[in-house]
Amino acid sequence: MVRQPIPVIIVAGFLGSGKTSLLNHLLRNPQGARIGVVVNDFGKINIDALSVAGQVDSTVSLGNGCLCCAVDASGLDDLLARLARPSSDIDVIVIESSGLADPRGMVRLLLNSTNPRLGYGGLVEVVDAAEFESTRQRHPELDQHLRFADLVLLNKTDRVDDADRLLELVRELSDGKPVLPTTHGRLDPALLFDPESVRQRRETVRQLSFDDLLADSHDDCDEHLHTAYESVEFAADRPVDPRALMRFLDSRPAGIYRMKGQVHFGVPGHEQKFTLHTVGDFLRFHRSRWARDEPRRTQLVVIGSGLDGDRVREDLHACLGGPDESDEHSMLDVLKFTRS
Ligand SMILES: Nc1nc2c(ncn2[C@@H]2O[C@H](COP(=O)(O)OP(=O)(O)OP(=O)(O)O)[C@@H](O)[C@H]2O)c(=O)[nH]1
Repeated sequence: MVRQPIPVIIVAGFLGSGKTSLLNHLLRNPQGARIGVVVNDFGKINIDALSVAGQVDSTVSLGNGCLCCAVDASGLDDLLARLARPSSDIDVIVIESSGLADPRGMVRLLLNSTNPRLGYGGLVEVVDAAEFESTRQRHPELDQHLRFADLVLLNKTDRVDDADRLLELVRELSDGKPVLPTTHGRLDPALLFDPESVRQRRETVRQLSFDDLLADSHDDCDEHLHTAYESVEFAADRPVDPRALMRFLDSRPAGIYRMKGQVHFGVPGHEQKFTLHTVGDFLRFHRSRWARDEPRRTQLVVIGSGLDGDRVREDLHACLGGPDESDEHSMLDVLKFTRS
């Protein structure tokens, strides 16, 4: 089976906004995934029994199968390459970008990476609800950071009385990006990576591990988290018109954070399965063979916050019908975003 690239997620946000809290939350709730966390400074991460502080370019194995690395920016490229080696057996990598840095440099580094084992997993911007308005006045570039992000977390909502108003404001500034209210960075990990595919890949029968017990003992990943975002499913047997789908993907409805699934275009010469993966504006198809008995059909999951589910389904439905037969180049735009 072809291994999908390891998603690399960048967590950015102003000083003290809650980035480390989010990382600690993910490490406590890895959902069976081995997470590689890259930070500038170990001292910030709650490495349960270990007390390692301020090391650079070193790695610590955590009890739950996760790995934690401290690195300075210049070593990032090498470190990611090391983490992506099959022997490290990592499912997802999360990088905490330093509070003052412009995260676009890191995004560029990832998008330009030629390492086929690494994939772009999204830029998550953490915003401190209590400090947002005063920080914004001192650092107007914060507004821009919101627009670059793929997902915005309005964190520390427990510290404000007007969370709804702030949510509205941040949504407006974020230009259609999904914005989720959180406390202590408690985000459902399923929004960042796909626990189901990790599980399928890892094993079928497993004894209860320390990780399971730990996850059970924390109530911070329970069902109420799932109410914070929606997912819309779409399935169809008729082939999809590639140009129509690309138009949809070019101007995705507001609130979409991720899309994943398989697409059946059925265009002569391109009958293979196209697996779609989007995070924010990032878009990629992987082409592979259909299994012998696998039905040729399109199945997509669209995930986000503030989505209009009916509209998403209608828009996708409008993409069905196959391409115009006189259009020889109907797959051109899809192929630009395809890796075999
Ligand atoms: N009340 C409240 N406190 C929070 C919340 N999230 C984080 N904190 C606290 O805010 C402080 C800063 O949180 P961190 O997670 O360390 O923030 P950070 O963005 O990693 O900070 P830097 O790395 O210094 O930029 C800590 O004392 C957290 O416990 C929240 O949702 N509510």
